[in-house]
Amino acid sequence: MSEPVIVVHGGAGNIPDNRDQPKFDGILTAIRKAYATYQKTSSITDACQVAVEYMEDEPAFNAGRGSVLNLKGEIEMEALIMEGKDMKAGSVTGVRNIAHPIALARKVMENTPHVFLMGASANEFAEKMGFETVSDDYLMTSDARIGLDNFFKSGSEPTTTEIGHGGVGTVGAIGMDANSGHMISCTSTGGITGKMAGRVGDTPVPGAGGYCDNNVGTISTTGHGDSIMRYCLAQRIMQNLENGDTPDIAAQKACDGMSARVGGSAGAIVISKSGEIGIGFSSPKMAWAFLKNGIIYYGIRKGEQFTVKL
Ligand SMILES: NC(=O)C[C@H](N)C(=O)O
Repeated sequence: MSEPVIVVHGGAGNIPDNRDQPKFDGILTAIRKAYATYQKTSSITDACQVAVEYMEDEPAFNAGRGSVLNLKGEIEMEALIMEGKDMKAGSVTGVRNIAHPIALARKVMENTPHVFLMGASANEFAEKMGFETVSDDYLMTSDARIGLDNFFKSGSEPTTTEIGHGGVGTVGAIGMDANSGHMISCTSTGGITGKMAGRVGDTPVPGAGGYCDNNVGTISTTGHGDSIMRYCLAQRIMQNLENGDTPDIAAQKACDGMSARVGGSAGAIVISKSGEIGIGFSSPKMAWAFLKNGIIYYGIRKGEQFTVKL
């Protein structure tokens, strides 16, 4: 059995230095959990879902528990899953009071004829699918509350806060089953601090927050969602791959192109159909990690890379 390719990110933006270690701890554990799941189930989809669910549980990330707050001080979460064989996708937006939006997105992909469910109807569907309700108190961390307070104090516009105050980021996991070439993309977020209630970001939108096609590659993005959507960031990266760029160049070129053309900053993780990995970001930082031949490679700043044994 060949080893799977698994890459995760823990968000792009102006991440304060004191958040580096919690992010490293989170992404390394996410990779380990994904690998253990793959060994048990041989499913790259299960593996990436488990990685994202773990980060949704971790308050160091802006997804599930730890999600940032909107202008009304509420949590509205979003997620996208897409698989590369038949290019099926499942998305949710504006969901509340569940622990794992990525699991709900998968239910949309596998148990409905649709791609995208929103708000109260998405929550109704979650209930039907047997999801447990979690309280606002469980999801809402003190960092998220402080983030919104700081947002109001500084009079920021959501467009200039990038990933929002509090320095926590969206999460993503992409993977490739090296035996079958099958690929998956999973992304989950609370959005950006101080977003309007009802604001939909890039994360649940195929072609913006993620994309997956076994014939080309798999992608998960993070960063300023309103910019990412306008630029169709994931789709741009796909185009670059199709035009022959390596995944690293495909990702970096598209993130830089977005920042230059529409503003904002972003990051992306990429696996090409040949199993090559790409990491790119136009933000000051993005937490990323991948697994190769029993070694985990990880980093958060440009040009920086650490390694640790699986
Ligand atoms: N941290 C993030 O990646 C935020 C997300 N892309 C959004 O704008 O909703």
